[in-house]
Amino acid sequence: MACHSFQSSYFWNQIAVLGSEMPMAKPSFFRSELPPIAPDLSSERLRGVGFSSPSRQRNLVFVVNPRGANGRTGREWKQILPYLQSRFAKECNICESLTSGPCHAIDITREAIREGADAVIAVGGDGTLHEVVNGFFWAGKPVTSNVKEPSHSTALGLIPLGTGSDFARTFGWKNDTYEAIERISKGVRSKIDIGVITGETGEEHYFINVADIHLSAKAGFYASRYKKFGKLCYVIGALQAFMGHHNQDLRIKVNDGDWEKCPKVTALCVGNAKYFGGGMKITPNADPHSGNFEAVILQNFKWYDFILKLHKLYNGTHLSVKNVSSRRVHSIEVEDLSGKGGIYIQSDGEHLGFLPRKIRVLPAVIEMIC
Ligand SMILES: Nc1ncnc2c1ncn2[C@@H]1O[C@H](COP(=O)(O)OP(=O)(O)OP(=O)(O)O)[C@@H](O)[C@H]1O
Repeated sequence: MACHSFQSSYFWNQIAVLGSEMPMAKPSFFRSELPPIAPDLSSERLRGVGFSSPSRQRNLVFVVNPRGANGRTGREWKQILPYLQSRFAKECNICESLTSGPCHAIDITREAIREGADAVIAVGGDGTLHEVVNGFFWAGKPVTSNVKEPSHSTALGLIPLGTGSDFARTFGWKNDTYEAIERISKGVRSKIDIGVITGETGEEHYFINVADIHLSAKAGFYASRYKKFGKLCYVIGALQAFMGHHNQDLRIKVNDGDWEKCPKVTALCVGNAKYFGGGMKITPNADPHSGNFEAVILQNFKWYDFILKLHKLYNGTHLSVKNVSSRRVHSIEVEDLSGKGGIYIQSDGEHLGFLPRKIRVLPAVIEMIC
């Protein structure tokens, strides 16, 4: 590790270095006294956090959204920081970087990967995780380290501390910081799939959880205004979204096959993982290790259908409901046949300003600390 490069870069001057008395004067970032915790090699898909040498300490960068969960993330982070410092002091060099606003986490992540971080850990909700995931890519390619050997790869980690924290639910993780710190300490890596959305002009946008179109995306857009009400924001957002809503005729092309007409679409949801909207199990068969998405299409729903079937959306039994279909896809293209526009799209709960031309899976492209 070329420590001077950490210290001279814009990035490393922006972040706080933990567990170091004179961080800017000396490469104490990566001081090691104990060997790292042994990796778990119990599964072919899994391997321990990548140490190039058994004596080298891991460099962990925590990207914290202090405004997540209406400010609770920042407060909890301050409380766990002393524990985190003592828990990792001997085996890891830990850095924290607080985001200053939307999209900052993307830049922090890119810079951390380029500077050779072993793991970038999102601390916050799905929005923060989404930005960190987007920071793993640049100009259509995975970001790589400028200072490490080509085989080096930076792992993605998560301390879920958001309002919905929906991605974490697929793995059975709760908003439990101590549990998350133990997971990161064990450092078991698992390759996971990522979704990529291509817009009309060829721009690419990545997601890790669920990308969805029309009513659910509009609901998410409104929900973001009501985060102070906690998970209830998603129900309020959905009810508000039904005002002025029209089911829309779309056409879709699945797995590069033929175009199919999809009349009166209420929502089209493409799941890399299972949950969105604060715990709705919208794509119950999705698995981020499968190399495929689950695409669930809701058609011709009225507002009262949503109320009557809400419990089924939460427990994932909605696939047997009339006008709900599900299929396994590795790519899906969507076109609005109405030509009226006004169709919302979100990815990982973040509003996206364009209708995607294509959504496709990138299999096993990121190693996640699971
Ligand atoms: N310093 C900041 N000030 C204001 N907004 C920020 C800041 N840092 C990040 N953000 C934005 O906050 C948004 C929401 O963050 P996050 O997802 O962590 O929390 P949440 O919305 O409460 O959780 P969830 O998405 O799981 O419901 C993100 O879209 C991100 O762009």
